[in-house]
Amino acid sequence: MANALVFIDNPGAALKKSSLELLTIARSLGETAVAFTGELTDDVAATLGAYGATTVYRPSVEELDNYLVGPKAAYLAAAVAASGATVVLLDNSPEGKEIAGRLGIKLNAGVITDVVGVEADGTAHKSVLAGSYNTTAKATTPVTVLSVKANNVEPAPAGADAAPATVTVEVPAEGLANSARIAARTEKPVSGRPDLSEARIVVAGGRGVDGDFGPLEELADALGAAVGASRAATDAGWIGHDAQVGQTGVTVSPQLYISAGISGAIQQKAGMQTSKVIVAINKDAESPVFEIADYGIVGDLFKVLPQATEEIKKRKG
Ligand SMILES: Cc1cc2nc3c(=O)[nH]c(=O)nc-3n(C[C@H](O)[C@H](O)[C@H](O)COP(=O)(O)OP(=O)(O)OC[C@H]3O[C@@H](n4cnc5c(N)ncnc54)[C@H](O)[C@@H]3O)c2cc1C
Repeated sequence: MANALVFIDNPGAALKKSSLELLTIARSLGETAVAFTGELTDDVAATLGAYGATTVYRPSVEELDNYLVGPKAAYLAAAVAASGATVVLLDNSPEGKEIAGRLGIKLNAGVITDVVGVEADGTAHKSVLAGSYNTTAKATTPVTVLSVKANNVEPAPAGADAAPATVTVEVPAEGLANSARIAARTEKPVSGRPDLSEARIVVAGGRGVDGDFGPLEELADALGAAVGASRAATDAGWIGHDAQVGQTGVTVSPQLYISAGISGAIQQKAGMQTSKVIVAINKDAESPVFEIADYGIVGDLFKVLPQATEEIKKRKG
């Protein structure tokens, strides 16, 4: 019987770093199983084994990943029953959180979102009020559902290489009834930069970039970082909406968040305040962004960022 069940939704050819983090947390809770959707390649199965998964549950319905959240929650509920798991771990993405909520209703389970740490007994540390506070929470229900923010643990393999057993789980027919399906997908052009929600370093720009993300992109590439933005910048059409960080955008929790030309509104803070180190560059010394910054630079981003990029390139040789 598994203690922890990790939901991994159609990872493609390789597992995402956030999935490896969930597996690392799951192992600290006890025996680990995975509820998987999509094609399970040999490489992915081997990685799941290397990270300590003993069993991989797969849905009876092909292409479950082509459905939206409802059928996935139904499948996950069936996988919890099959595995006997007491803790379910999901990504803290909007989809992950919605599945977590639906699963909580199905299982009458306590759901804790925005988790930034999990103790061995399932106690969760959760960031609340737009990331202003970290609280401790523990569900009192037999099953606990946790959606966990990325970049809060270092992924570590288990040091085992046993291949996990695979078990097919029947997806309840009612879970698929009247469910919308994804009819087509268009691949996003590859930027060569890390995924925003998973990146260890994020360089984000706001209205202050005045339409020119060039200096931010150069710094991001020197650091191997992702590029994010405030809503003012995405609404202006200077960068895609998928780059928006904040309450109505992506939640990030990188080791380093560099904020340039962003004033630090509460809705922006909601998406980045759990970053480990925040560096703010703003030409207004009174800008509220400096209240949450670990390091602040009062200056023009068009002067500061190129200097930083040049210095980093010099040091990297
Ligand atoms: C329901 C709702 C949801 C929202 N969701 C989000 C969200 O998810 N994410 C989000 O970001 N916002 C969100 N917003 C909008 C939010 O309230 C702010 O309006 C927005 O974050 C402001 O973006 P900004 O900091 O880039 O712009 P501004 O507040 O205009 O700040 C621009 C900053 O750039 C500085 N600056 C200008 N030129 C330079 C320069 N050359 N060098 C250095 N600094 C410079 C200025 O001093 C200023 O501080 C939401 C709002 C609402 C009502």
